[in-house]
Amino acid sequence: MTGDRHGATLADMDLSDLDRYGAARLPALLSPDRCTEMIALWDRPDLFRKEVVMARHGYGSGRYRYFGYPLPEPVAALREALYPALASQANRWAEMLGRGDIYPARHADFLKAGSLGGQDKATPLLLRYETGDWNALHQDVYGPHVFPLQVAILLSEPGRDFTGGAFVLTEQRPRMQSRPEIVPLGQGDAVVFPVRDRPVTGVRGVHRVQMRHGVSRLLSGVRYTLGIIFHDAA
Ligand SMILES: O=C(O)CCC(=O)C(=O)O
Ligand SMILES: [Fe+2]
Repeated sequence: MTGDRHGATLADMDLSDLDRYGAARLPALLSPDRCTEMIALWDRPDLFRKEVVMARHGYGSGRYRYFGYPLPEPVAALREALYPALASQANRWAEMLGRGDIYPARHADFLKAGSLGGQDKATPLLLRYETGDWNALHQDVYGPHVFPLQVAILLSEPGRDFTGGAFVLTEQRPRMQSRPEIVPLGQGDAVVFPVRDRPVTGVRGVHRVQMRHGVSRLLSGVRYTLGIIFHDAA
């Protein structure tokens, strides 16, 4: 995987912004060549189990395609490589919230637990937006078995391939107005963010804040993203 950070260096990725702001950027996770390769997968219908036309469901505008199992090798390798550091972070959060659910060190073990409850469909996906498209603020929950963190990787080059189309998060603070957060991404950059919520330490101890993510309207061009979700769908 020449030109990619994943492998040994993923062990020391800096996730500290997750606790501070609710999202952490992983700069240059994929090389431009690897991004081009990933974008090319869009035209391989054999690789996907389902396409969603977002406007049909009120999800915004644009399309996405869920990969089916077996995942393409680079997608499987990336998900596998990202998981251990994210599981450590997820366990720290679970501990802060005083919860017993401890995420296993190996992703395969996490998936196995979900498949016992009927969640066994692949969730990694490619998203494609054209001028005017956008992604409504949402949470990627596909059943009771949820891994609390997910990753999105921008495959297109902002400025050259598209304009607009910012990755947006909102944090719904209890009994207060929501806080917006924009994560500026370059081609190959990834963002790690909560699927549903995150713990925040306040004056009266730790509480949970709800998070949603989406994408602002594309002003021009075409924008592709690779989404890595760690739980399977029912
Ligand atoms: O296109 C994006 O940046 C967001 C994609 C998304 O919603 C996801 O990966 O779950
Ligand atoms: Fe999403």
